Amino acid sequence: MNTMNPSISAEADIRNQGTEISVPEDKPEDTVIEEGKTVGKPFADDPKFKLRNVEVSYGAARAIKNISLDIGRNEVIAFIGPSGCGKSTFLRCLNRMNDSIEICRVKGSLELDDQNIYDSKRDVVELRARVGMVFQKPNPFPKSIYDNVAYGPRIHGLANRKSELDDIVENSLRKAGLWNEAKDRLDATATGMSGGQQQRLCIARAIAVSPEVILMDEPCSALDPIATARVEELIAEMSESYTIVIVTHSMQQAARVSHRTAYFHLGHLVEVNETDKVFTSPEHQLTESYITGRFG
Ligand SMILES: Nc1ncnc2c1ncn2[C@@H]1O[C@H](COP(=O)(O)OP(=O)(O)OP(=O)(O)O)[C@@H](O)[C@H]1O
Repeated sequence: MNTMNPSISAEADIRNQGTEISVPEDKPEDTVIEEGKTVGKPFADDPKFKLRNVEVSYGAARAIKNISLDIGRNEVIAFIGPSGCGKSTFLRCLNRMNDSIEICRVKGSLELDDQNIYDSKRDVVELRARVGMVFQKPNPFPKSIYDNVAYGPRIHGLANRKSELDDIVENSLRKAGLWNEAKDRLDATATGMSGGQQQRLCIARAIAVSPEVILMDEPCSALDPIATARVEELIAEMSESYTIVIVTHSMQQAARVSHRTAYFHLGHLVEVNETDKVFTSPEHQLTESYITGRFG
Protein backbone atom coordinates (compact mmCIF):
# COMPACT_ATOMS: atom_id res chain seq x y z
CA MET A 1 0.00 0.00 0.00
CA ASN A 2 1.11 3.54 -0.75
CA THR A 3 3.92 2.33 -2.94
CA MET A 4 4.49 3.12 -6.56
CA ASN A 5 5.14 -0.20 -8.11
CA PRO A 6 7.67 -0.32 -10.93
CA SER A 7 6.29 -3.59 -12.27
CA ILE A 8 3.08 -1.92 -13.40
CA SER A 9 3.65 -0.64 -16.84
CA ALA A 10 2.70 3.04 -17.04
CA GLU A 11 1.71 2.31 -20.61
CA ALA A 12 -0.59 -0.44 -19.36
CA ASP A 13 -2.13 1.98 -16.91
CA ILE A 14 -2.91 4.44 -19.70
CA ARG A 15 -4.26 1.69 -21.94
CA ASN A 16 -6.47 0.38 -19.21
CA GLN A 17 -8.02 3.77 -18.74
CA GLY A 18 -9.61 3.09 -22.08
CA THR A 19 -7.55 5.26 -24.37
CA GLU A 20 -6.14 2.34 -26.34
CA ILE A 21 -6.88 -1.35 -26.70
CA SER A 22 -3.86 -3.47 -27.49
CA VAL A 23 -3.95 -6.55 -29.69
CA PRO A 24 -2.06 -9.32 -27.92
CA GLU A 25 0.19 -11.57 -29.93
CA ASP A 26 -0.48 -14.67 -27.86
CA LYS A 27 -4.17 -13.96 -27.12
CA PRO A 28 -4.07 -14.22 -23.33
CA GLU A 29 -7.77 -13.31 -23.24
CA ASP A 30 -8.51 -16.69 -24.84
CA THR A 31 -7.22 -18.49 -21.74
CA VAL A 32 -9.86 -20.87 -20.47
CA ILE A 33 -11.05 -19.84 -17.01
CA GLU A 34 -12.41 -22.48 -14.67
CA GLU A 35 -15.74 -21.12 -13.43
CA GLY A 36 -15.87 -20.45 -9.67
CA LYS A 37 -12.13 -20.88 -9.28
CA THR A 38 -10.20 -17.91 -7.92
CA VAL A 39 -6.48 -18.13 -7.24
CA GLY A 40 -4.80 -16.39 -4.31
CA LYS A 41 -6.50 -15.33 -1.10
CA PRO A 42 -10.18 -14.59 -1.69
CA PHE A 43 -11.23 -15.40 1.90
CA ALA A 44 -10.72 -13.69 5.28
CA ASP A 45 -10.95 -14.88 8.91
CA ASP A 46 -13.49 -12.37 10.17
CA PRO A 47 -15.13 -10.90 7.07
CA LYS A 48 -17.38 -7.87 6.89
CA PHE A 49 -18.84 -9.21 3.65
CA LYS A 50 -19.14 -12.92 2.98
CA LEU A 51 -20.09 -13.44 -0.66
CA ARG A 52 -20.58 -16.94 -2.00
CA ASN A 53 -21.40 -18.27 -5.47
CA VAL A 54 -22.67 -14.91 -6.62
CA GLU A 55 -24.24 -14.80 -10.08
CA VAL A 56 -25.60 -11.67 -11.70
CA SER A 57 -27.51 -11.58 -14.99
CA TYR A 58 -28.97 -8.80 -17.09
CA GLY A 59 -31.79 -10.60 -18.86
CA ALA A 60 -30.17 -13.68 -20.41
CA ALA A 61 -26.62 -12.27 -20.25
CA ARG A 62 -24.49 -13.41 -17.32
CA ALA A 63 -22.36 -10.54 -16.03
CA ILE A 64 -21.02 -12.21 -12.84
CA LYS A 65 -20.21 -15.92 -12.92
CA ASN A 66 -20.06 -17.84 -9.64
CA ILE A 67 -17.90 -15.47 -7.63
CA SER A 68 -16.98 -16.12 -3.98
CA LEU A 69 -15.12 -13.48 -1.98
CA ASP A 70 -14.70 -12.18 1.55
CA ILE A 71 -14.08 -8.51 2.25
CA GLY A 72 -12.35 -7.90 5.58
CA ARG A 73 -13.16 -5.31 8.23
CA ASN A 74 -11.32 -2.01 7.69
CA GLU A 75 -9.84 -3.42 4.54
CA VAL A 76 -9.33 -1.41 1.35
CA ILE A 77 -9.89 -3.76 -1.57
CA ALA A 78 -9.51 -2.66 -5.20
CA PHE A 79 -11.47 -4.23 -8.07
CA ILE A 80 -9.55 -4.10 -11.34
CA GLY A 81 -10.00 -5.66 -14.78
CA PRO A 82 -10.80 -4.85 -18.41
CA SER A 83 -13.83 -2.78 -19.33
CA GLY A 84 -17.08 -4.76 -19.06
CA CYS A 85 -15.63 -7.52 -16.83
CA GLY A 86 -18.25 -6.91 -14.13
CA LYS A 87 -16.47 -4.78 -11.51
CA SER A 88 -19.26 -2.22 -11.12
CA THR A 89 -21.98 -4.85 -11.30
CA PHE A 90 -20.39 -6.79 -8.45
CA LEU A 91 -19.76 -3.61 -6.43
CA ARG A 92 -23.40 -2.56 -6.77
CA CYS A 93 -24.56 -5.89 -5.30
CA LEU A 94 -22.99 -4.89 -1.98
CA ASN A 95 -25.66 -2.27 -1.25
CA ARG A 96 -28.30 -3.45 -3.72
CA MET A 97 -27.86 -0.58 -6.14
CA ASN A 98 -28.77 -3.08 -8.87
CA ASP A 99 -32.32 -3.31 -7.47
CA SER A 100 -33.42 -0.43 -9.67
CA ILE A 101 -32.39 -2.25 -12.87
CA GLU A 102 -35.47 -4.19 -13.91
CA ILE A 103 -33.66 -6.90 -15.89
CA CYS A 104 -30.96 -7.51 -13.28
CA ARG A 105 -31.07 -10.75 -11.27
CA VAL A 106 -28.73 -11.56 -8.37
CA LYS A 107 -28.26 -15.10 -7.07
CA GLY A 108 -26.03 -16.68 -4.42
CA SER A 109 -25.33 -15.84 -0.81
CA LEU A 110 -24.38 -12.25 0.03
CA GLU A 111 -23.94 -11.42 3.71
CA LEU A 112 -23.00 -8.26 5.59
CA ASP A 113 -22.01 -9.09 9.17
CA ASP A 114 -23.57 -12.54 8.74
CA GLN A 115 -26.93 -11.11 7.63
CA ASN A 116 -28.43 -11.66 4.20
CA ILE A 117 -28.14 -8.47 2.13
CA TYR A 118 -30.89 -9.69 -0.20
CA ASP A 119 -33.36 -10.69 2.53
CA SER A 120 -36.77 -9.56 1.25
CA LYS A 121 -37.48 -8.00 4.68
CA ARG A 122 -34.29 -5.96 4.69
CA ASP A 123 -34.67 -2.18 4.83
CA VAL A 124 -32.68 -1.07 1.77
CA VAL A 125 -32.51 2.57 2.93
CA GLU A 126 -30.87 1.42 6.17
CA LEU A 127 -28.54 -0.89 4.19
CA ARG A 128 -27.40 2.02 2.02
CA ALA A 129 -26.75 4.15 5.11
CA ARG A 130 -24.46 1.38 6.38
CA VAL A 131 -22.95 0.80 2.96
CA GLY A 132 -22.51 4.22 1.36
CA MET A 133 -21.46 4.93 -2.20
CA VAL A 134 -19.38 7.47 -4.07
CA PHE A 135 -19.82 7.54 -7.83
CA GLN A 136 -17.58 8.18 -10.82
CA LYS A 137 -18.93 11.67 -11.44
CA PRO A 138 -19.36 13.94 -8.42
CA ASN A 139 -23.13 14.28 -7.96
CA PRO A 140 -23.85 16.88 -5.26
CA PHE A 141 -27.48 17.91 -4.84
CA PRO A 142 -28.29 21.39 -6.17
CA LYS A 143 -28.37 22.64 -2.58
CA SER A 144 -25.97 24.39 -0.23
CA ILE A 145 -22.78 22.71 0.95
CA TYR A 146 -24.34 22.44 4.42
CA ASP A 147 -27.58 20.89 3.17
CA ASN A 148 -25.73 18.32 1.07
CA VAL A 149 -24.01 16.93 4.14
CA ALA A 150 -27.02 17.39 6.44
CA TYR A 151 -29.38 15.62 4.03
CA GLY A 152 -28.72 12.04 5.18
CA PRO A 153 -28.60 12.77 8.93
CA ARG A 154 -31.93 14.63 8.61
CA ILE A 155 -33.59 11.74 6.76
CA HIS A 156 -32.28 9.20 9.24
CA GLY A 157 -33.11 11.36 12.27
CA LEU A 158 -29.51 11.36 13.49
CA ALA A 159 -29.67 14.82 15.10
CA ASN A 160 -32.25 16.17 17.55
CA ARG A 161 -30.98 19.72 17.66
CA LYS A 162 -29.48 22.14 15.16
CA SER A 163 -26.22 22.15 17.14
CA GLU A 164 -25.99 18.35 16.76
CA LEU A 165 -26.53 18.64 13.03
CA ASP A 166 -23.89 21.39 12.86
CA ASP A 167 -21.44 19.04 14.59
CA ILE A 168 -22.16 16.19 12.16
CA VAL A 169 -21.69 18.51 9.17
CA GLU A 170 -18.41 19.88 10.56
CA ASN A 171 -17.03 16.45 11.47
CA SER A 172 -17.97 14.97 8.11
CA LEU A 173 -16.38 17.85 6.21
CA ARG A 174 -13.26 17.54 8.39
CA LYS A 175 -12.99 13.81 7.73
CA ALA A 176 -13.40 14.47 4.02
CA GLY A 177 -10.58 17.04 4.20
CA LEU A 178 -12.90 19.83 3.09
CA TRP A 179 -13.60 21.82 6.26
CA ASN A 180 -11.00 24.54 5.75
CA GLU A 181 -12.15 25.17 2.20
CA ALA A 182 -15.87 25.02 3.02
CA LYS A 183 -16.30 26.49 6.49
CA ASP A 184 -16.74 30.08 5.32
CA ARG A 185 -19.19 29.22 2.57
CA LEU A 186 -21.46 26.56 4.00
CA ASP A 187 -24.51 28.33 2.56
CA ALA A 188 -23.04 28.56 -0.94
CA THR A 189 -24.34 26.20 -3.58
CA ALA A 190 -22.36 22.96 -3.84
CA THR A 191 -22.39 22.94 -7.62
CA GLY A 192 -20.16 26.06 -7.56
CA MET A 193 -17.26 24.03 -6.13
CA SER A 194 -14.43 22.54 -8.18
CA GLY A 195 -14.78 18.93 -9.33
CA GLY A 196 -12.33 17.69 -6.71
CA GLN A 197 -14.11 19.62 -3.96
CA GLN A 198 -17.47 18.26 -5.14
CA GLN A 199 -16.14 14.70 -4.96
CA ARG A 200 -14.84 15.27 -1.42
CA LEU A 201 -18.25 16.77 -0.58
CA CYS A 202 -19.87 13.55 -1.85
CA ILE A 203 -17.50 11.62 0.42
CA ALA A 204 -18.52 13.90 3.34
CA ARG A 205 -22.16 13.25 2.47
CA ALA A 206 -21.55 9.50 2.57
CA ILE A 207 -19.64 9.76 5.87
CA ALA A 208 -22.36 11.91 7.51
CA VAL A 209 -24.67 8.96 8.12
CA SER A 210 -21.88 6.99 9.88
CA PRO A 211 -21.51 4.18 7.35
CA GLU A 212 -19.47 1.07 8.02
CA VAL A 213 -18.53 0.58 4.38
CA ILE A 214 -17.88 2.99 1.52
CA LEU A 215 -18.14 1.76 -2.06
CA MET A 216 -16.27 3.86 -4.61
CA ASP A 217 -16.91 3.38 -8.31
CA GLU A 218 -13.98 5.01 -10.13
CA PRO A 219 -14.10 8.00 -7.77
CA CYS A 220 -11.19 9.83 -9.41
CA SER A 221 -11.89 9.30 -13.09
CA ALA A 222 -13.32 12.80 -13.50
CA LEU A 223 -10.62 14.48 -11.39
CA ASP A 224 -7.27 16.08 -12.20
CA PRO A 225 -4.05 14.62 -10.70
CA ILE A 226 -3.99 16.98 -7.72
CA ALA A 227 -7.63 16.32 -6.79
CA THR A 228 -6.97 12.59 -7.35
CA ALA A 229 -4.01 12.66 -4.94
CA ARG A 230 -6.19 14.38 -2.32
CA VAL A 231 -8.91 11.71 -2.62
CA GLU A 232 -6.29 8.95 -2.44
CA GLU A 233 -4.87 10.46 0.77
CA LEU A 234 -8.39 10.53 2.11
CA ILE A 235 -8.90 6.85 1.32
CA ALA A 236 -5.77 6.02 3.34
CA GLU A 237 -7.06 8.09 6.28
CA MET A 238 -10.57 6.65 6.06
CA SER A 239 -9.31 3.06 6.00
CA GLU A 240 -8.77 3.33 9.76
CA SER A 241 -12.52 3.65 10.31
CA TYR A 242 -14.25 2.11 7.31
CA THR A 243 -14.19 -0.86 4.98
CA ILE A 244 -13.57 0.52 1.49
CA VAL A 245 -14.18 -1.14 -1.86
CA ILE A 246 -12.86 0.79 -4.85
CA VAL A 247 -13.31 0.09 -8.55
CA THR A 248 -10.49 1.63 -10.52
CA HIS A 249 -9.10 1.57 -14.04
CA SER A 250 -5.79 2.85 -12.73
CA MET A 251 -3.48 0.11 -11.55
CA GLN A 252 -1.20 2.76 -10.09
CA GLN A 253 -4.12 3.89 -7.97
CA ALA A 254 -4.97 0.34 -6.87
CA ALA A 255 -1.31 -0.11 -5.88
CA ARG A 256 -1.29 3.14 -3.93
CA VAL A 257 -4.50 2.78 -1.94
CA SER A 258 -5.48 -0.87 -1.46
CA HIS A 259 -4.49 -3.73 0.82
CA ARG A 260 -5.84 -6.45 -1.49
CA THR A 261 -6.60 -6.37 -5.18
CA ALA A 262 -9.21 -8.46 -6.99
CA TYR A 263 -8.74 -9.09 -10.71
CA PHE A 264 -11.97 -9.63 -12.70
CA HIS A 265 -12.13 -11.03 -16.22
CA LEU A 266 -15.27 -11.60 -18.32
CA GLY A 267 -17.46 -11.93 -15.21
CA HIS A 268 -15.03 -14.25 -13.40
CA LEU A 269 -12.98 -13.41 -10.34
CA VAL A 270 -9.62 -14.69 -11.51
CA GLU A 271 -7.29 -13.68 -8.68
CA VAL A 272 -7.37 -11.98 -5.30
CA ASN A 273 -4.18 -11.32 -3.41
CA GLU A 274 -2.29 -8.78 -1.37
CA THR A 275 -1.89 -5.78 -3.64
CA ASP A 276 1.91 -5.93 -3.63
CA LYS A 277 1.76 -9.57 -4.71
CA VAL A 278 -0.73 -8.92 -7.51
CA PHE A 279 1.53 -6.26 -8.99
CA THR A 280 4.91 -7.92 -8.42
CA SER A 281 4.25 -11.66 -8.80
CA PRO A 282 0.69 -12.40 -9.87
CA GLU A 283 -0.32 -16.06 -9.69
CA HIS A 284 -2.60 -16.17 -12.72
CA GLN A 285 -1.43 -15.70 -16.28
CA LEU A 286 -4.39 -13.44 -17.07
CA THR A 287 -3.58 -11.12 -14.16
CA GLU A 288 -0.01 -10.89 -15.36
CA SER A 289 -1.12 -10.18 -18.93
CA TYR A 290 -3.41 -7.40 -17.71
CA ILE A 291 -0.96 -5.66 -15.42
CA THR A 292 1.77 -5.75 -18.03
CA GLY A 293 -0.57 -4.21 -20.57
CA ARG A 294 -0.97 -7.11 -22.98
CA PHE A 295 -4.65 -6.35 -23.15
CA GLY A 296 -7.03 -3.82 -21.70
N1 LIG B 1 -27.89 -1.86 -16.86
C1 LIG B 1 -27.38 -2.84 -17.61
N2 LIG B 1 -28.15 -3.52 -18.49
C2 LIG B 1 -27.65 -4.50 -19.26
N3 LIG B 1 -26.37 -4.91 -19.21
C3 LIG B 1 -25.55 -4.28 -18.36
C4 LIG B 1 -26.00 -3.21 -17.52
N4 LIG B 1 -24.94 -2.77 -16.78
C5 LIG B 1 -23.88 -3.52 -17.15
N5 LIG B 1 -24.24 -4.42 -18.10
C6 LIG B 1 -23.36 -5.41 -18.74
O1 LIG B 1 -22.75 -6.19 -17.73
C7 LIG B 1 -21.39 -6.45 -18.04
C8 LIG B 1 -20.51 -5.93 -16.91
O2 LIG B 1 -20.61 -4.53 -16.88
P1 LIG B 1 -19.97 -3.63 -15.72
O3 LIG B 1 -20.35 -2.21 -15.97
O4 LIG B 1 -20.29 -4.23 -14.43
O5 LIG B 1 -18.41 -3.85 -16.03
P2 LIG B 1 -17.16 -3.00 -15.55
O6 LIG B 1 -16.06 -3.97 -15.39
O7 LIG B 1 -17.52 -2.17 -14.37
O8 LIG B 1 -16.91 -2.09 -16.81
P3 LIG B 1 -16.24 -0.64 -16.94
O9 LIG B 1 -14.83 -0.82 -16.45
O10 LIG B 1 -16.29 -0.35 -18.41
O11 LIG B 1 -17.04 0.31 -16.12
C9 LIG B 1 -21.11 -5.78 -19.36
O12 LIG B 1 -21.25 -6.73 -20.38
C10 LIG B 1 -22.20 -4.72 -19.46
O13 LIG B 1 -22.54 -4.47 -20.79
